[in-house]
Amino acid sequence: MSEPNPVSDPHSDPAAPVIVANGLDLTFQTADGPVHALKDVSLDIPNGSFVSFIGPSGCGKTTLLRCIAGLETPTGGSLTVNGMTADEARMARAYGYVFQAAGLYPWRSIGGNIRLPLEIMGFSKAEQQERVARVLELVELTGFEKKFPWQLSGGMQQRASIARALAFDAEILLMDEPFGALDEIVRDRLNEEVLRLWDRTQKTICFVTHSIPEAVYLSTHIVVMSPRPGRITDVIESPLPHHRPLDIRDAPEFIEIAHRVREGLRAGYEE
Ligand SMILES: Nc1ncnc2c1ncn2[C@@H]1O[C@H](COP(=O)(O)OP(=O)(O)OP(=O)(O)O)[C@@H](O)[C@H]1O
Repeated sequence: MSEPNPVSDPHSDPAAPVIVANGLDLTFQTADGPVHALKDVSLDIPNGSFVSFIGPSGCGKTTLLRCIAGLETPTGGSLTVNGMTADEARMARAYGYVFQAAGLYPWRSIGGNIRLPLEIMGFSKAEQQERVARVLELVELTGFEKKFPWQLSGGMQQRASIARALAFDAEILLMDEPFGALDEIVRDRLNEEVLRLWDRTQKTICFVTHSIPEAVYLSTHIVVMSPRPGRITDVIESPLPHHRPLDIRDAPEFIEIAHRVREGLRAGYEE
């Protein structure tokens, strides 16, 4: 029932999961009555893994990410992030959060947007500058620091938003369908970039998506969720190598995992 779904990663110490959920439940009280969003969600996410959450619209993926971020309070179960409560982890800035829309302030330059959390956290001017340069390089936007968001394409804005989330060097990156609004070619390129970024930074990434190929291409582990109330129907550990060219999507192992994800999604509907 609430046995944790072990998500172990050969590249990390499985004894030290960075996010641990046990029997998480969340019911929203709304004017139209209670909305049961999450049901008995148990999961161990080890350090350094890339975990995708996939499931039908409204199944609670964003809600689960927001629970991990300490932005929603579960109505049942327990959750720790870096050994702290999610609320403590939020206060300790244990994670960077990338939203569906880039959400950059239009009146601030790209550098200004990335600097904002650093200013709030009280970093020195020199440290701010060093960090802005480093994260711009990580997302391949060097040279765009003085541009304004409207001068960048949608894909570049989303990269700037990832840079902002990376600027304070939190160990965890929470990404809520960051590329959903982009065309397929741009999305492919950003998927490759995110994988490279993950490889270079060794961060733990939790990534929400609707796309089966995106989940399979990016992840070390794919968490399949059922329609609302969101439950976990399967956790798939990927046998794909760490380094993945885009054409790996034609490989039989890739197609096999995609098939298993599809089956998991179907099972969620039938239960
Ligand atoms: N603050 C809230 N108050 C009331 N109901 C909410 C709230 N936030 C989410 N919900 C409801 O909880 C359910 C899960 O929503 P959530 O946004 O987590 O789903 P999702 O899987 O991320 O959906 P999508 O893939 O469409 O983004 C939905 O029925 C939604 O309407």
